[in-house]
Amino acid sequence: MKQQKIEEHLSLYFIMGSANCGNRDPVDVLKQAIDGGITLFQYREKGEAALKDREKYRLAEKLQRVCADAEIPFMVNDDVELAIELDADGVHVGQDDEAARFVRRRMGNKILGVSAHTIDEAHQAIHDGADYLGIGPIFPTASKADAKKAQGPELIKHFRNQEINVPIVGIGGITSANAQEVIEAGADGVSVISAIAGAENIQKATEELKTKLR
Ligand SMILES: Nc1nc(C(F)(F)F)ncc1COP(=O)(O)OP(=O)(O)O
Ligand SMILES: [Mg+2]
Repeated sequence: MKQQKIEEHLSLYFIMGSANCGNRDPVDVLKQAIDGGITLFQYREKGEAALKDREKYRLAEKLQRVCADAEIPFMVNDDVELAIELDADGVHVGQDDEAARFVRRRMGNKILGVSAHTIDEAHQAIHDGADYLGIGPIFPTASKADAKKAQGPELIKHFRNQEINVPIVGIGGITSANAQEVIEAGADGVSVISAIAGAENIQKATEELKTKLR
């Protein structure tokens, strides 16, 4: 059942784009994160130096192939056209992106993730066919310039107390030091960018995060 699989895949959700890799090749960063045990990947190409058009497509294709070889679902952030062109496993959209109900129509039965900051946004996303919700920022983050104020793990507890029972992944400033709190608050998994992409030893950092999630 897709719903069940998604819950499984959400446990350690790595999100990355070229801007998060410093002078390292994003393909190598992804391979090391996969070797470290990530369960889901999202290609998120953001920032003033973000790749565009052919360059973006070519990197996305390479990252998709790395995920396919490792049987890790490949998600695309924001760019529904790219996701469809690549036949990606799914797409993640936020409140300022294309409306989830249209994305669901265009993506068919692919995985659809939606960011939600309020209970109303969560209900709307579920109504629009979201398979999982990205809830955050839980802790302060340096990976998203326009992030809202960090709400702490209490935000996830609040969603669960309000009977939001779909798969939830926490996002925002999550590291191996605080990941357990996010799971204890009721999230099915954690998503990270710099805790993995910014680590000295990517595979080790990923393995360490993974052990904290057991
Ligand atoms: N990219 C994301 N992925 C997740 C996931 F659930 F996958 F962890 N949750 C939240 C976001 C944030 O999405 P959005 O609000 O559109 O901002 P941006 O497009 O800058 O990422
Ligand atoms: Mg977005």
